[in-house]
Amino acid sequence: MRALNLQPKPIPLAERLADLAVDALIDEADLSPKPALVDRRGSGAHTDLHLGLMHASALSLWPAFKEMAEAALDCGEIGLPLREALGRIGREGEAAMLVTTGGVNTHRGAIWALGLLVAAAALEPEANAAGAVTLRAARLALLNDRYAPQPLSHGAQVAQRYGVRGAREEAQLAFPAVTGLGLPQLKRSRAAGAGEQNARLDALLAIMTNLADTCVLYRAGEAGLHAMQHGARAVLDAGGSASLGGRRQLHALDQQLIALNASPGGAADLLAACLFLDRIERGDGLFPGVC
Ligand SMILES: CC(C)(COP(=O)(O)OP(=O)(O)OC[C@H]1O[C@@H](n2cnc3c(N)ncnc32)[C@H](O[C@H]2O[C@H](COP(=O)(O)OP(=O)(O)OP(=O)(O)O)[C@@H](O)[C@H]2O)[C@@H]1O)[C@@H](O)C(=O)NCCC(=O)NCCS
Ligand SMILES: Nc1ncnc2[nH]cnc12
Repeated sequence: MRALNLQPKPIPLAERLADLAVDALIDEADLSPKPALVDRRGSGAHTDLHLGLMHASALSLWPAFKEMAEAALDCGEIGLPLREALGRIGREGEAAMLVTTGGVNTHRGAIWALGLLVAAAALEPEANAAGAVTLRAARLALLNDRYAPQPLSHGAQVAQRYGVRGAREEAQLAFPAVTGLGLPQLKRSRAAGAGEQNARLDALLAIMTNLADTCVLYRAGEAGLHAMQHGARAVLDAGGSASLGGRRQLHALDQQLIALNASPGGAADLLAACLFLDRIERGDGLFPGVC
């Protein structure tokens, strides 16, 4: 009689990376209370979004993230073939998202940021420091996808109008809002004894202090961006989201951004990127049993 093999089947790397990307999106959506964003309390500044839709959207992107990681493993190097494969898979992922959400743009920026990071992580899984992964992602983002359509997106419109850097440039610069603001704040707040949810809220606020969030600019102009950046700074200066003073400032920021219709969707996407990189850096479930 043969002994039963009870060893768990190894999970392919591409699937594990897709799991981590979707987990990061769901963790971001669930995190509460986020200023003017969809969370467990409600829809923030949005009339067309809710938490169930954010979850469904995140889950619909799993096949795209898996395919992006597989493309990176197949190509094995940074170059135009991989960049154009990612563009094609990203556009298909956007289409799947829009079918799931009935046409609402829930995660366009997240597909871009996490797609590049998933591919960058798959290229060299052992070189998993956030700085190394974001540099590889930046090298991919700098390549010009010849098949990318050039629609006059919201981001392109406000970039023209206000001369700011949007999602494309954030990636091309190796995600400074994540590696220079979000991740260091996440670690600082954890080290100071904040609970995980407060540390994540602080990371989001740190990103908001300096990001040119094109969603906010499109919906609420420069006044909205100013309110977002200064309000986020005020929460952190008052002691962060775990302190009573910070909590009061956070409530005021939430009210102010909702009144301005200013939803920081770009900052939310970058928080998801931050949570993904944090898990990758810690090797969280990535290597054991992965083939
Ligand atoms: C290169 C692309 C990122 C396109 O960029 P572009 O700026 O031209 O296009 P947008 O359509 O505006 O999308 C950019 C999204 O990125 C997020 N974002 C905003 N600011 C920043 C920033 N400074 N840094 C990083 N990320 C940022 C943001 O996404 C979130 O907001 C979305 C909702 O936005 P919007 O549609 O404007 O929503 P509303 O104002 O609510 O619209 P209405 O309801 O009023 O109509 C939400 O999805 C969040 O995700 C920006 O929206 C890239 O997308 C691209 O080229 N894609 C093509 C495929 C490809 O190559 N993929 C590569 C795969 S790796
Ligand atoms: N939680 C959220 N609320 C609104 N827009 C978003 N885009 C990405 N995450 C979001």
